[in-house]
Amino acid sequence: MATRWGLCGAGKISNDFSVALKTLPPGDHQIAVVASRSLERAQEFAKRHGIPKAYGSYEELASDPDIDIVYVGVLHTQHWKVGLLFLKAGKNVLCEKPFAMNSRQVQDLVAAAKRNDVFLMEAIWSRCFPVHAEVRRLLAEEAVGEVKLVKAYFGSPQLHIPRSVAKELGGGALLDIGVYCLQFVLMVFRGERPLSIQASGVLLDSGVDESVVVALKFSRNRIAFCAFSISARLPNDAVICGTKGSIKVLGPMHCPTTLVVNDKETEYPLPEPSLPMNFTNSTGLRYEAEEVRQCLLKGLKESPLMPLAESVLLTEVMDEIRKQVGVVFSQDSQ
Ligand SMILES: NC(=O)C1=CN([C@@H]2O[C@H](COP(=O)(O)OP(=O)(O)OC[C@H]3O[C@@H](n4cnc5c(N)ncnc54)[C@H](OP(=O)(O)O)[C@@H]3O)[C@@H](O)[C@H]2O)C=CC1
Ligand SMILES: O=C1OC[C@@H](O)[C@H](O)[C@H]1O
Repeated sequence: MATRWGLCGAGKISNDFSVALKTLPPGDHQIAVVASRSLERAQEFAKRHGIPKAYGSYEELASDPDIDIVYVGVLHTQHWKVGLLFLKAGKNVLCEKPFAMNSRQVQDLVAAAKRNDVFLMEAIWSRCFPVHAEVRRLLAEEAVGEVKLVKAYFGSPQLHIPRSVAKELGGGALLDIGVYCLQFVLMVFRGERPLSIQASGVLLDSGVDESVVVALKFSRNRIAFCAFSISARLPNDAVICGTKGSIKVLGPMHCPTTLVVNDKETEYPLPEPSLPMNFTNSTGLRYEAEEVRQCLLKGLKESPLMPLAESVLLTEVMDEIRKQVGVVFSQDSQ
């Protein structure tokens, strides 16, 4: 029986998610419906992607009995509101990153999922990639000795994109792309809460972060360094440095296809898309979709690859970074 998806939002990432699912067996994944604030946009999206149903409201999606899980592909600023709508309607939810605008909103989502006994996952799609699975395997067997330092960079010049720069749209580097660097560090250090966080950043006139650097300390003298920017182009790679060698995830580290372990390079190619995509390596969204399917088939309420407790910690780390660099959203006082 195929996992039946409902898409919330008919925008860019929903397009890519739909195309990525077409690279999986149709007997395993079906997109049953797309919902948009605009019925016309939903209908156009449904026609383009061969989706049988289109709704002009999220509420209609929330009350649709024939879907197994909702994919939330709207702006960060909407994740909390629409996430609660679907969770309270008893729907399983895969919500795009960042989970929400701050840790209080994330805790609300987690509490609603537990209260309604439904599956919830933050769509940190990176963790479902074969490269990240191999990194976790190598770390488990201490392939590079004791890990002492981790570095992760993500720079993507996108000052021309309204949602990247407007505070009311949840703009800034941290929530949009810094989240990938920080999740990688937490993955390497197995979800351990950092002992200290030191951040420095520069802000746009809109009050959101343009570029940020962060140093994090962990137990046993382990440290991490992250840099992310929505103006500068960075190498976008991640390096794990141990006492006996190194593991390098080549850029784009958030959707990687190349791993270098002690100078030995291995490729993990992605399937080609059947329709144009908006973002790099988006057919890799298939991996998180399959992870969700497997979790649902096992009756799990969260994914072991991105546990809800780790999503809370990730957002708490981002809250602290925002506090240090001086980015405040309206959602922080609601
Ligand atoms: N995993 C990944 O690689 C990526 C993840 N993302 C994440 O996906 C989310 C959406 O990003 P993206 O697809 O680029 O965004 P889009 O600009 O394409 O907007 C997505 C949807 O959000 C809703 N929306 C857009 N603008 C507004 C607004 N001003 N007010 C209210 N709703 C609005 C619309 O939904 P509707 O159709 O209902 O009107 C729109 O279709 C973000 O949270 C982002 O972090 C984005 C890119 C890559
Ligand atoms: O998740 C993402 O990955 C690529 C970026 O360009 C995009 O803005 C971000 O949402």
